Amino acid sequence: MGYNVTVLAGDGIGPEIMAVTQTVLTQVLAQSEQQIQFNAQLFGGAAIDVTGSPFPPATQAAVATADAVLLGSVGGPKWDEATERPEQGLLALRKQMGVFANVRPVKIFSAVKHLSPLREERLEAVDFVVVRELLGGLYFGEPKYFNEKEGVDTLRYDKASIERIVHYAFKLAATRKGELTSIDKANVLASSKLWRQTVEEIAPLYREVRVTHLYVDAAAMHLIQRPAQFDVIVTENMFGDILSDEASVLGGSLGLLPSSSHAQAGRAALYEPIHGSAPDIAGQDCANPIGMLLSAAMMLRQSFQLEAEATQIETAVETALAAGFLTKDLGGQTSTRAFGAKISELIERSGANVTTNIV
Ligand SMILES: NC(=O)C1=CN([C@@H]2O[C@H](COP(=O)(O)OP(=O)(O)OC[C@H]3O[C@@H](n4cnc5c(N)ncnc54)[C@H](O)[C@@H]3O)[C@@H](O)[C@H]2O)C=CC1
Ligand SMILES: CC(C)CC(=O)C(=O)O
Ligand SMILES: [Mg+2]
Repeated sequence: MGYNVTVLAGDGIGPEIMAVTQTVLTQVLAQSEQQIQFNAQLFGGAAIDVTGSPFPPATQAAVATADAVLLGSVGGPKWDEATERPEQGLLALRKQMGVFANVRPVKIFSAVKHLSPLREERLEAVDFVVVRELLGGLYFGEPKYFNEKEGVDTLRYDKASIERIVHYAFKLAATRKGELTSIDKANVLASSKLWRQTVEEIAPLYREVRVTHLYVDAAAMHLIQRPAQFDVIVTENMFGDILSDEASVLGGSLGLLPSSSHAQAGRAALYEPIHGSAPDIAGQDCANPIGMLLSAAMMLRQSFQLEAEATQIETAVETALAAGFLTKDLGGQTSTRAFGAKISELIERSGANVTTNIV
């Protein structure tokens, strides 16, 4: 038995960072005498190549019975003209799982903060979370088509979808510094007007949380100019996608950031790094596996309540960075596999220490 995790390695660097992460997960859980079962399934371009679909029925069935889903990344130039692209499979996966709340924590690792394009004093105390609505907006709206004359996307949000993500964000802010920033484009977009109005209606239910509204264009500037002043950001699907990639630059690399995506209580969650399949570096054993490793740590903590095991992975990542083990994106030469081996070595040692202390 044990924890049943559906593994979707996907495309590009996905399989490389997933391999490292599965080794580390197996090791951490073996140390604490827990069992984890990986159910690897075809997904994305890799699934198109074999079955013609990015999210084939066997993968759908495995996801439906999983305790949690761990995803690498999908997409790549090979499938850019496919009838159904790998990215469509990702949207279908999120929809099937009902994961409406994508949580993207942004923290700065002190060992690499000199790599940030920002001055170090601006990074002091940066610690915020982007809560991105994941099942609505332009990525899902119908009609959606393009032909020789026009391309059409539809930006639609119903009130219930806004309410559930806004409640999620308020609850999270109440457990943190109590600052919620809602980001929209209510000066232009109808869906944003409803968004802002809904936030205002819900705010009185959470008196301990202070709410600020920002337009998305200005927010893009404030994220760089005063990142330390954010606590929880709540925003719609596409704004959250763009702003979180922007925010990753604060810490030095897109490869560092993890995420978790949540449905209603009781349903399985999805864990994936925020980056894509990085075709430009795929197959070179140089991708940064940290976003993937930290996503796995989030899975241990949030889906399986394995706090100590999650912390073990997070601590090992910090220790490895501090010891100078840096992948290419961070200016170093450590390979993906060598970084994974270092994490395993550190976990082996920390496990031995725990045992010694108990004895
Ligand atoms: N969740 C997912 O599976 C996502 C998939 N994509 C797909 O990925 C493909 C590539 O998209 P891009 O726009 O290039 O975005 P990307 O996030 O894959 O890469 C952007 C840049 O960041 C670098 N990078 C990303 N992750 C890295 C890591 N772990 N270590 C080191 N460097 C890293 C890449 O080398 C590249 O220079 C596209 O097909 C896109 O649709 C994009 C975003 C999310
Ligand atoms: C590939 C897209 C469907 C989404 C995306 O970029 C993301 O979720 O970060
Ligand atoms: Mg993205």
